[in-house]
Amino acid sequence: MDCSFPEGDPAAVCGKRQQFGSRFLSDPARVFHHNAWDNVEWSEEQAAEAERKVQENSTQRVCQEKQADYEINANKYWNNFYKIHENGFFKDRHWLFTEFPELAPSQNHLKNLLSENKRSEVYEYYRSGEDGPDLTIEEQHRCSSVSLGDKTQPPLTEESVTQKLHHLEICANEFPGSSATYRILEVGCGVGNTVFPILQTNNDPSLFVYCCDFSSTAVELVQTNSAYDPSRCFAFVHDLCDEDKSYPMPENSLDVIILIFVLSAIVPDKMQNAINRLSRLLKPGGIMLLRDYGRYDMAQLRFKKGQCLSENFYVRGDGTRVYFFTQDELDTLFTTAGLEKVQNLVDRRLQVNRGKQLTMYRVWIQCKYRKPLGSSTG
Ligand SMILES: C[S@@+](CC[C@H](N)C(=O)[O-])C[C@H]1O[C@@H](n2cnc3c(N)ncnc32)[C@H](O)[C@@H]1O
Repeated sequence: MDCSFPEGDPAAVCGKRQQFGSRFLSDPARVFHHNAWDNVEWSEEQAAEAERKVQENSTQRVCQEKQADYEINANKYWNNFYKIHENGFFKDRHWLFTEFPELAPSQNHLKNLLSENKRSEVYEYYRSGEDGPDLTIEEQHRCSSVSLGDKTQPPLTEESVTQKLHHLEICANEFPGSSATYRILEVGCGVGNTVFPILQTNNDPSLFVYCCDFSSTAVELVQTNSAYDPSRCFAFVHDLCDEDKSYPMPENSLDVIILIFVLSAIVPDKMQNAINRLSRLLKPGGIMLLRDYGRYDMAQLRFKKGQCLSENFYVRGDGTRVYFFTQDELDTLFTTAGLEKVQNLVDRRLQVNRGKQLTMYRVWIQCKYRKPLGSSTG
């Protein structure tokens, strides 16, 4: 059946929910008829204007002293972010399973049950105040939307995990989740907006989910959430740029690693090593999934002079940082780490605030890279 669909609800045409990229704006007069349009073509003028804005906002760089502070204290800036935004409301993230069915392989039928309305909710973005942390509200929620549960346990710090691991000297049978047969690690998990939907959706008894973040505030919010179940999940503090700290699982042990808007938060010259280390944790045949900011996304164009750290890397008003990728850059990062491309797509969306009659051009990149079956490390 031909599922191409010009401007309507793909669910209505094909009888099931489609992955992103199926609602096209062919008649500009209809722009405010929906919350978002997929695969928006940029005109040459629009692309040139985006390039001009980036050149302009990159001319003045943050001084070296401040740059060092943002790097050394990066986790503290994120801790502050989570202290301020911890009580955001929950955003439905079931799009995860449509885009990344690898997160719930035995539950793939679920995607057919989801309504198109959910899809609109996910991508309804609004700008925060000018003096705020230059994240859109949805982006803030992405980082802060899980409500607090009972606070009973202190967070597992990187030190405590490392100490335990030192004693265990991770071996095949002795690590958290060692008896599971399907293991997922989310890196830069924030307050669990991806982890909890995975645990709720994927009921496979052999599933174990690890999640880490270098913000102890975020990890504490995960661990104290009422949905946190230590028999199925292990949340720990970990800096993915810290080469001296081990992960709490052996190499070649993970089926899936997921990075959602986290690689962009680290300094570009540390990205390759971080991906190399993660790649070693994957089983042969395991897959790395990423969704992150693309070059010339609205958020990049909105930065003002004086917020640029290096090419395409910026600091927000709250001290958190963000990089804007091209598809090629991500391809190089993953293939250099020994992974093979399964998917590398750019998601150009036009989001619409119908109430305020505003249009927002978003650019995200989605990647899936697999560890070749024949390869193993460790
Ligand atoms: C934009 S938020 C995304 C959070 C989460 N992935 C989500 O989608 O809700 C970026 C996250 O990356 C974390 N992060 C940034 N740099 C990190 C690093 N070097 N190691 C581990 N986590 C990091 C931040 O603390 C923050 O939680």
